[in-house]
Amino acid sequence: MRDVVILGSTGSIGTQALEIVRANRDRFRVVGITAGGGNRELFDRQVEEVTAHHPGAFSGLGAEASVEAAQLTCDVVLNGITGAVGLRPTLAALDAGRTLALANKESLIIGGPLVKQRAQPGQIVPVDSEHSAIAQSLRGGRSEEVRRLVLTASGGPFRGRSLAELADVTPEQALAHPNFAMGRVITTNSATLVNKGLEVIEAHLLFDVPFDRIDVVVHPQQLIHSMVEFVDGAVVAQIGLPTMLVPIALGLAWPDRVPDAETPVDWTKTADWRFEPLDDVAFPAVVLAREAGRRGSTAPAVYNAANEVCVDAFHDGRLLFPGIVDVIGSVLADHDVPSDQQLTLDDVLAADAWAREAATRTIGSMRTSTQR
Ligand SMILES: NC(=O)C1=CN([C@@H]2O[C@H](COP(=O)(O)OP(=O)(O)OC[C@H]3O[C@@H](n4cnc5c(N)ncnc54)[C@H](OP(=O)(O)O)[C@@H]3O)[C@@H](O)[C@H]2O)C=CC1
Ligand SMILES: CC(=O)[C@@H](O)[C@H](O)COP(=O)(O)O
Ligand SMILES: [Mn+2]
Repeated sequence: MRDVVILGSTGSIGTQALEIVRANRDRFRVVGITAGGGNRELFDRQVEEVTAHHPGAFSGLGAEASVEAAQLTCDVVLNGITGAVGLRPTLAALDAGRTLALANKESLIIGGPLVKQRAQPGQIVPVDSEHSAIAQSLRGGRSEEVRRLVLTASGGPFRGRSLAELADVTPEQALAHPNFAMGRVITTNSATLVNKGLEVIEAHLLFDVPFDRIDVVVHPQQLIHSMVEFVDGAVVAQIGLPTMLVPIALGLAWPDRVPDAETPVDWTKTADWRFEPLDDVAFPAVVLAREAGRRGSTAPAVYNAANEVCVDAFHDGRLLFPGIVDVIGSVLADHDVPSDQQLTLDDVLAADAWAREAATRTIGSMRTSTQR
């Protein structure tokens, strides 16, 4: 039996984690849940269910409650919070010595060395589907045998469009992900390819592979979740239906697999799997993320914070879709990163706050932003 804490229990990741627990009560017991308070009705129902199975279970709303929950005595903390607000709960779970099943990629990306220094080998289990796929493909291998990591990308709902054709796309269109039902921020990030940019930085931090050996290939079906190319030319890929059930179940049970977590691909059916290169002109977010990742220090926190502000502005009708990555680029260009900085939590939080202000100012000064 594994005792599990779920941060962000009302979200896409959190509700799927609870589904996995429901189907495997002999394996998992929930000892704590937290959420943001945006969906009180669902959270109250979850609290009722969780306490019915474990009367002492912790529940709470907001970042402070999540920091507290991350330190509960348990086997694994699943961080399914969205955004930079997940950083302190991530650090709290690591400092408390808990295994961290990490969906909240933002905390690793913005914390960078801060998070890595605090994590023991194997303490972070990636839940992001691409990184779970890479972790699975690497099992049993040696790091010196790895030549490249290949992240797959759906290409989002606007795959194939030119930059000019992206100018007037709507939030509703941006939220129509081709394969996954996810929260608003990550779904918008999939449409801009910011999600893939963040994932390149995430892969660099998780697997210690340099940026020039991390590739991205567009694979619209998302049946291959990512791949590892080895020095002899062999490529190992993880394949499965495009759902999060396997990555979440593995995150909760690692290193064990949960039987029947998902239906396997049906190999008796005819299918075409497509692969395309990224279009860096229409979707410059990955190139920009590589730059931020290479600059390191606070640059990834600035990339992420500017993006979070832009996503809200796009959904509020204050920013056009291509403006999201334009603003991230302009805020990053104005950010001074001391080269040999010993990164502290205060540095990251200050850079995050600075980038939010800078992005808000930039959006306010863009005349085109109000023209939709
Ligand atoms: N969904 C997916 O398939 C995938 C998601 N991820 C990553 O997982 C994370 C979660 O994504 P997703 O589940 O889609 O997002 P959702 O928006 O669906 O859920 C976010 C969760 O975080 C909670 N939350 C928000 N603010 C706070 C806060 N201040 N304190 C505590 N909890 C808070 C929300 O609570 P409430 O809404 O009740 O306020 C909700 O439970 C993201 O980092 C995303 O990038 C990665 C791969 C796949
Ligand atoms: C399920 C998952 O891990 C998401 O990050 C998903 O991969 C989004 O896919 P794209 O960003 O490639 O559209
Ligand atoms: Mn992903």
